[in-house]
Amino acid sequence: MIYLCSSSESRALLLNNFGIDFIQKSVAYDEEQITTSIAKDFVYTASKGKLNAAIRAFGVESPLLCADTVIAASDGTILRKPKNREDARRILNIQSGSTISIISSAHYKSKRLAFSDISATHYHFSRFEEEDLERYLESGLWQGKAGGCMVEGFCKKYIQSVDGYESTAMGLQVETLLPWIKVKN
Ligand SMILES: Nc1nc2c(ncn2[C@H]2C[C@H](O)[C@@H](COP(=O)(O)OP(=O)(O)OP(=O)(O)O)O2)c(=O)[nH]1
Repeated sequence: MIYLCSSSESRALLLNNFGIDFIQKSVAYDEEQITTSIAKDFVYTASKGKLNAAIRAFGVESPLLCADTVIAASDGTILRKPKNREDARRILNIQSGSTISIISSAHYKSKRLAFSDISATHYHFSRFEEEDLERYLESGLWQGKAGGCMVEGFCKKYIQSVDGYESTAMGLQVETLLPWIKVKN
């Protein structure tokens, strides 16, 4: 039984959808200490930091799985979880009518195995309709999501092109992790 060391509902949903048994535990890691402005470096550093915190908290008797996800806007700007509705409107308008990359870094550690992966899914969105965006902001579903983005929800109808797994965009590249998670310890 693996420990999903994450408070993410999206990651729990993904593991459930793939039929993976897990126990969900959250770990304390302050992403504000990360100084890089490179999205791939940010997610790697954050997920590695979460793994180190999980090892300190739980040991490796049970396999540990940690992850981090951010959006890289078309100019490379890192888009994280919105602070409030106004921030969500600002961040989502950056993504409207543009190409973004949703990058997820995952670390898996058991007694005998250690596996890390950084994956990205690239989307081109048409422009978000203003009324639709306001309804989405009203719903609050953007909360707790990198870039306020919901590729399986609000953003779905605006996807003009996609390259990569939807799971990666939702926070955990399960297809890549599956072979490792299935290996006994
Ligand atoms: N359902 C859904 N969730 C998304 C999407 N894009 C990003 N997310 C979620 C996955 C993560 O829960 C969150 C990114 O924030 P973090 O990587 O910092 O994880 P979070 O703070 O949720 O949990 P953790 O730090 O692991 O305890 O955004 C999406 O398109 N759909």
